[in-house]
Amino acid sequence: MSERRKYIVGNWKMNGTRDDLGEAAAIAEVASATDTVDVALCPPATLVAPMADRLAEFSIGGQDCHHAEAGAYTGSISAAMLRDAGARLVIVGHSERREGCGESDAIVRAKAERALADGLDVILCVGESKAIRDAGDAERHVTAQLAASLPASFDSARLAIAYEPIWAIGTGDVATVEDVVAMHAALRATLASRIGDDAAKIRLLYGGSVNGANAAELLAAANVDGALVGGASLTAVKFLPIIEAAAAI
Ligand SMILES: O=C(CO)COP(=O)(O)O
Repeated sequence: MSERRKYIVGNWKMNGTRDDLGEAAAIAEVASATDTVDVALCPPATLVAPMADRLAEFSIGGQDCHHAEAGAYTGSISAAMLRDAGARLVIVGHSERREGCGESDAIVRAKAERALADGLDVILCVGESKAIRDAGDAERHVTAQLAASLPASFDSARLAIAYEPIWAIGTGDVATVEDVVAMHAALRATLASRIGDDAAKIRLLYGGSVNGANAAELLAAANVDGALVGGASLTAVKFLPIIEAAAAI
């Protein structure tokens, strides 16, 4: 049995207003009763403080932060601000930011380093496009992305990696268990080449169309230590079966 606790994280993306705090409360209640699984929610930045105020024991994260400590960056949010609002973690390098906002590996790495320095745990996302997978280049691409995005130094207990194939995000087209296992093994090997035995401590999450029906099979697979869930994390009814699947393993 792995020493890595399962980690189930919801990414609400650009969804949610204060009317949805009740959903978060219902999720947090089940999470607090599930002592074998770590659960977190990453709401939009506007909800971090109200959620953290209402759910003091629950783990809340940001979806992105700026790589600078502070300054003239209109519209951006710093890691320290997220922490001040009550966040304990932050997602960096999501493909919707790499692709949609032009974030390079170097920027993602700088964000991860800033977040760790300012007291936030980090979920670092990597993943390939459909064209790269179809070209047979997925493992090379994703492991290179990881190597170039990893912070220069880090505490392995404070970093998780999320493998999110872009073509599986929001499409219902979940990756096969075989493909996820192969990619996670490659990611683990990349981590080991950087940090040696400590690589075994880092949790590797899968993301991309995870739901209550497919979670159990994915979460039971080798090196799949959790899930980063988008659409199915927006309501307690959809998210709780994923937490329960993790708890049942
Ligand atoms: O991008 C994701 C989580 O960060 C996955 O989104 P979906 O679960 O909606 O496919």
